[in-house]
Amino acid sequence: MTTNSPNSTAAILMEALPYIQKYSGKTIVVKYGGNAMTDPALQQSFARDIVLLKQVGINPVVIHGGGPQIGNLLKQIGKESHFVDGMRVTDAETMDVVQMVLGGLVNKQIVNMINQAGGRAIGLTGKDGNMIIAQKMEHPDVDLGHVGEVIEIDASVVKMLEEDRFIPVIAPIGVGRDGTSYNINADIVAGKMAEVLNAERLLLLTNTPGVLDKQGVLIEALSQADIQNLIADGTIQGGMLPKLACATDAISAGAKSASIIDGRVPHAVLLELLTDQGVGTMVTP
Ligand SMILES: Nc1ncnc2c1ncn2[C@@H]1O[C@H](COP(=O)(O)OP(=O)(O)O)[C@@H](O)[C@H]1O
Ligand SMILES: CC(=O)N[C@@H](CCC(=O)OP(=O)(O)O)C(=O)O
Repeated sequence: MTTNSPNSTAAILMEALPYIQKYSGKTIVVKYGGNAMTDPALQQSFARDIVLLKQVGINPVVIHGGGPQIGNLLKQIGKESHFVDGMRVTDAETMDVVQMVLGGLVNKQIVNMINQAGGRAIGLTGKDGNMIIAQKMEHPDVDLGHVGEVIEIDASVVKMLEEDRFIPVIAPIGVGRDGTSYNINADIVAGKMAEVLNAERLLLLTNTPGVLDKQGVLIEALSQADIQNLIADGTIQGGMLPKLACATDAISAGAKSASIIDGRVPHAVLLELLTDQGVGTMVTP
């Protein structure tokens, strides 16, 4: 990409000034999905975008996934992944792998990428500082094992870091009041974190252009009522379910919007946040 291309950082910045003023000092929660982080060049452009936001006075908080990366390691040890309603059924051995992959490998890869791009990232899981308190997620038909749902988030450590020029990078692992480890879908953690931090925007980066209709055409804007209909008629399934559940919850809790955006587009975060050009689906009340 040259500096003259329409999506270059310089070109985006020209259009960005009013948005920079609008979001200055505000928190933006960015969920970086495991499917969106497979290409090294895109990883670099993501890291640069996050650093640039921080440099212009906006506070990004990164919540990351890593579903495909967990699946790969499970496969290597001969375990099949099994999902129910977008949640990975998590037995004790799978929970260990989830902690290794999310809390270790993926978290530190993202921290390293952001730091290489000139930022100061700090990687945490929800266990650090008792940040994400969780309980077992019950399902009417299946025992989901260590799959957790969020009871409470104590975001004091995140606030402390963002006030001190750091970029928090959080793996979606929670802890029960009795010390049990929980595997929580990263979209759900991002939604709750956006609520607790009173974030100005919630961006969910994934590997589709956004929410697609039955013909595969991008739906640019979705209301709460549209979502219920699209779930009922089977248009929205699998990994898209927790994204829309979290978008809906964040909006019910007062967020103005939540956006599901195409992480395969270079500089997707800057384009969505700092230009008039949307790169996905915006969910509104
Ligand atoms: N209506 C829909 N529009 C777009 N994607 C959908 C839809 N319904 C289900 N999906 C699926 O949701 C996936 C995104 O969720 P997921 O795989 O969990 O991504 P991530 O790792 O980014 O969280 C898409 O790749 C697609 O297979
Ligand atoms: C309970 C549950 O499903 N947890 C997820 C956590 C990672 C995640 O959410 O990763 P993506 O955002 O890349 O899908 C999992 O085990 O895959």
